[in-house]
Amino acid sequence: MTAFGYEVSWFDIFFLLVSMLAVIYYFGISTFSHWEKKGVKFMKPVPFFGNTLYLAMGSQHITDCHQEIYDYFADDAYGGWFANRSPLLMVKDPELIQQVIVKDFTHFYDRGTTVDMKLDPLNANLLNMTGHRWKSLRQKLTPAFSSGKLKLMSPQFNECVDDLCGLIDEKTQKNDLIDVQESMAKLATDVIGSCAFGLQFNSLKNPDSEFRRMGRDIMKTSWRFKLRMFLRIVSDNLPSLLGVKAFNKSKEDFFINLVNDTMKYREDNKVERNDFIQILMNLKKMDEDMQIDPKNENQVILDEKLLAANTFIFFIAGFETTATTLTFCLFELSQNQEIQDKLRKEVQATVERHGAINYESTREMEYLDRVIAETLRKYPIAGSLIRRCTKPWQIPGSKAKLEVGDRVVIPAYAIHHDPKYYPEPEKFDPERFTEENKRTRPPCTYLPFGDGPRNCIGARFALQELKTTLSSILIHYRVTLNEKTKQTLPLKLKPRRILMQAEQEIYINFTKI
Ligand code: HEM
Repeated sequence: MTAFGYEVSWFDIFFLLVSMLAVIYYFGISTFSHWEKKGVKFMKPVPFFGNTLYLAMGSQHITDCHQEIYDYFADDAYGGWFANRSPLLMVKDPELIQQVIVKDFTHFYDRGTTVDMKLDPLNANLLNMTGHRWKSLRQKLTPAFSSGKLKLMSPQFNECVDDLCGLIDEKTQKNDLIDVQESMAKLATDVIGSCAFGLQFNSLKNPDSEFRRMGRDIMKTSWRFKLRMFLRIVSDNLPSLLGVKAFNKSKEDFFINLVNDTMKYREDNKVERNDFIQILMNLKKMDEDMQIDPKNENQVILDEKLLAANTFIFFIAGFETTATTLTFCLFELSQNQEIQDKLRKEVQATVERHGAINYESTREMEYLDRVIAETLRKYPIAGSLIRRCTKPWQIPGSKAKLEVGDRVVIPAYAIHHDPKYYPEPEKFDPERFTEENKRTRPPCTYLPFGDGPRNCIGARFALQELKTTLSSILIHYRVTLNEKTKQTLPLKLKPRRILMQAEQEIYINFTKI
């Protein structure tokens, strides 16, 4: 037989095929000597998929995958494993965790997310930013979350929660089922709309709200998300090399235009509001006045694109996180009526003293703090934390050294469910968070918002939203689990999602008090 003018035999074809398969196979295992070379105990990987085969196939949630790895290294302080072909170190020991995320933070500045900020300008946000540019941006954005700013936002929270109660009343009167995840997502979308954009997104009042639709579309497991996951099996950088964007152009334009139009309206009409966009606009103005050298790599200049990207991250990081936490909390309260009664009594007594639910009154609700802490212990919706080594780091007590680029995973969910720190981990018990009980646990065993300089910047905002919403709901309604959801228990996690969320719909009955 001839091919390209050459005489080829069946043996030549066979040899070529075997060689190609050998090269592909070698590529699939080429990174697997990483931990062995460093003398770090590691989990045996399978070619291409490493230790994340079920995750790649979409049959497992990332949290369950990390739990399996945590259990595999039962008696170890840390262990090596592979997400597809990428080597990662799981750090389990609380002291070591504290070292990575707090004490030796200068060795672990970055999160190590593989995003291409040129391809996806909305990804040029605080969550993904690296090195000194992250530090400069974090310093600029931190004042936006001060307690003073939160206090001023209190009426905005209350307005949205009133709309939520309106929606609950309407649905209850019509005997409609109330899907809490969806209702809380609407609430959280409106809160972010009001507090970040200064706009009324109206998701609670308008079933066809464009913003709720946008939020739902962005968080949905799209074909784009699946394709990027698939390409990552070959290489983390392949989606970017092939130009497969994280967000489609229409969603990107929607957000960039929304931010630009809002800013333009305010500048033209000399309108000032108490929200994140205003704070970012003021920072942008300060940057322009200071005339920072654009070539200075240690500084980040807030321009229109960066401003849109960071308002976008407040939207993304701010609505599903709080909505899902509220859903899990209401689910637990509906299953634990005694805890619900005790909490309601505290809310009623505090509101009687203060005359309203606001920043000051919710600060006094200690039992509410404990209920929220226990919800975030049992359901730390981000699941795990991640850090990228930015300066070589000797693993304490070992000869192994992490090099720049090595990534570390801290399995918050598995730690929160380890009976060593939380006996009977599946039990919902707010008493774990009395001051006395908190002191019995080592540091870094409670990480729903992360820890150290790179922790969640929105934690106080989120907690205020959770407190306002829960206290308002409990003062007006008793919550019980609807039969339809009872039949689907126990709760399962939706696979192919970054954040934790229940796979089944959670329907709650709200009975007026
Ligand atoms: C219950 C609600 C929330 C939870 C459980 C949560 C959890 C987290 C976690 C675990 C991290 C990573 C921390 C680390 O790596 O140490 C994080 C980072 C972040 N969160 Fe949240 N979050 C919540 C709400 C919010 C809200 C409301 C906002 C903004 C309005 C927000 C904005 C961010 C940002 C911008 C980062 C990146 C911070 C940085 O890299 O400097 N989060 N969040």
